[in-house]
Amino acid sequence: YDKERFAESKKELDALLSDESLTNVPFLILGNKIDIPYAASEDELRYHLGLTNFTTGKGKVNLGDSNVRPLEVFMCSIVRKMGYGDGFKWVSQYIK
Ligand SMILES: Nc1nc2c(ncn2[C@@H]2O[C@H](COP(=O)(O)OP(=O)(O)OP(=O)(O)O)[C@@H](O)[C@H]2O)c(=O)[nH]1
Repeated sequence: YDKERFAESKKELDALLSDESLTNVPFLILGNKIDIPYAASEDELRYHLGLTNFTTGKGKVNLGDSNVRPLEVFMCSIVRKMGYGDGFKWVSQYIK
């Protein structure tokens, strides 16, 4: 919702993505507060975080030995208790 902080979020995310100690760690990005009117859409969030064409796919995606780090965006609202469950289910398939 706080679009003025997209740049700050991108900077933090980029730092994590380039951290060598996290190379093989799956990334679940939660776009929270979608209950607030005019909150960013998923496409808008992906665009501002530089993730367009960079995410690895929702659902069951077997990345096997591909050396591709699982990364996906899920929109959610903590206050409405929605969205994040799908995100955690998605990330759980990559936890050994
Ligand atoms: N409307 C709405 N408010 C939320 C949601 N999740 C958290 N908040 C509220 O956002 C405020 C900040 O929450 P924090 O848990 O402190 O999060 P933070 O990351 O430290 O701060 P922010 O970056 O401002 O979100 C609190 O008042 C929360 O109640 C949500 O899904 N919807």
